[in-house]
Amino acid sequence: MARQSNDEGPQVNSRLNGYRNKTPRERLNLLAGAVGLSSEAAAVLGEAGALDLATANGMIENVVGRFELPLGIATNFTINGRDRLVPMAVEEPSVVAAASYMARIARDNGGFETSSSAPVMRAQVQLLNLSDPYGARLRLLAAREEIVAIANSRDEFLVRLGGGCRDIEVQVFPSSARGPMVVLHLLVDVRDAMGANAVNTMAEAVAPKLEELTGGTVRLRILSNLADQRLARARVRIAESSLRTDEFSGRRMIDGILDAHELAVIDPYRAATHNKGIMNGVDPVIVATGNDWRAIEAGAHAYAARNGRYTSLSTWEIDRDGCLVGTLEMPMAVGLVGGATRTHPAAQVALQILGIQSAQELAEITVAVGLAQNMAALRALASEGIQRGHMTLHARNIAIVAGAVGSEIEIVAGKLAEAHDVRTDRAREILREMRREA
Ligand SMILES: CC(C)(COP(=O)([O-])OP(=O)([O-])OC[C@H]1O[C@@H](n2cnc3c(N)ncnc32)[C@H](O)[C@@H]1OP(=O)([O-])[O-])[C@@H](O)C(=O)NCCC(=O)NCCSC(=O)C[C@@](C)(O)CC(=O)[O-]
Ligand SMILES: NC(=O)C1=CN([C@@H]2O[C@H](COP(=O)(O)OP(=O)(O)OC[C@H]3O[C@@H](n4cnc5c(N)ncnc54)[C@H](OP(=O)(O)O)[C@@H]3O)[C@@H](O)[C@H]2O)C=CC1
Repeated sequence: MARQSNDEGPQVNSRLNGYRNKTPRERLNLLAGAVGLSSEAAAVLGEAGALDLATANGMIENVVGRFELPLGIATNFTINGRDRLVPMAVEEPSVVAAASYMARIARDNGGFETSSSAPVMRAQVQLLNLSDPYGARLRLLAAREEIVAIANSRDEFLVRLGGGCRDIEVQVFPSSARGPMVVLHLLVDVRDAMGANAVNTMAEAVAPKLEELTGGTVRLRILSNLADQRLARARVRIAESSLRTDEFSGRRMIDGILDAHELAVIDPYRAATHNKGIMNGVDPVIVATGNDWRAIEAGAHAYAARNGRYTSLSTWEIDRDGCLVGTLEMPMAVGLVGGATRTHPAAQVALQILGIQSAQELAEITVAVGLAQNMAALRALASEGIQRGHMTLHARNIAIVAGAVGSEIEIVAGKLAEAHDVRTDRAREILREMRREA
């Protein structure tokens, strides 16, 4: 069932004034108060660290340690009339700031509107050695109910939750390099799971029946990451006046954004970067919630090329009132119940911060953040360029690389940004001078 989320839940004010100027500990305390985190949950994100070695050792193979990333909170988001604070795990400076900034502009314009399709994943079963592939297709379609029943018999729990295999599709590739091929798709509502394991189990379960029905040989039985039946959508509408700066009129800013978007529509070289900007917002939410970012990336880029040419995932247009309207629709195979989402303690806390009840809600919030991030990059590119805002924040990284520690980091970064000269050799010089003078 498609949905538009506006679920009831504890109300949060995502407009945290001056949040950027606090220390990490102060930010954590404010966050815990705002979303009602217990002291145990807050401690998971604090100094103690989230993942103990035993849990890590149970997650993947040949574990020797943990690899940590910064977790930031994007502020200002209003989605379907409800405020959200958004956890983002990411190594790149300016991403959290950019999302928060565009969410601030969006909230003054009513925020983001989102919706999503039902959480339907697709599994593929490949059949080879077929003399009559089109005949095989019709025999499979005629046995639809039996195939769906076999699939559902393997996951009665999912069926009880309201999910399960809904339908089949059959594709024919009459003359592949390996001979005629038939591929049967199982369309499975996976509810709050990402769903890989449920659909893979079903695909393996139906395979003997498919061989019996067609006389062919089954090879692959695996989900497709092109989750084009599991789409999440976000829309934002921004008044011209909200985009005005001291240097650029709102109309000039909108024109610049539309020009930038058009290049992403017509040119795959630009589309790749444009979509990377979208994934700057999407991936950090996916990582913070313990979801599979390779699956999300694969789905996003395959969807961007679904019409045979790689293009922009988002659209930007101007409506009859002169407002900028941005939309983003993309596959979003995320779960709340499986994979690392359940095993990683920080992922559990991230879900609490988001205050969500379903995988569809998570999908919608993630797409809203992707759209915000896209808008931030286009807004910067359409006006002053990306380097001023991004490099100012990247300056702290450069200061660390140059050897700054503690309070030196902010001082060196400040001097680099002030001089618009964010280079490691300059940072080393500044550091040397500072230490000589101290
Ligand atoms: C970076 C900004 C936001 C600065 O923009 P600014 O104008 O200097 O920001 P500001 O100081 O006026 O602050 C405005 C708001 O931004 C947020 N903000 C601002 N600074 C901070 C901070 N330090 N910490 C936390 N939040 C911050 C914060 O919400 C703040 O409002 P407040 O809540 O304070 O009233 C802006 O220049 C921007 O959005 N730039 C785009 C950055 C971006 O896209 N980064 C991604 C990396 S580049 C890339 O990988 C992709 C790309 C660009 O190639 C994609 C593409 O080509 O399409
Ligand atoms: N190509 C790809 O993208 C692939 C990805 N993966 C990996 O698969 C993992 C995700 O798979 P996933 O199947 O989601 O994870 P899990 O199998 O870990 O968890 C999903 C299971 O949770 C149970 N469950 C409990 N409550 C619910 C609910 N409300 N809705 C739905 N299911 C519920 C069901 O189990 P039950 O019915 O058994 O009780 C369901 O099958 C990720 O780690 C991913 O990296 C794996 C293979 C390929």
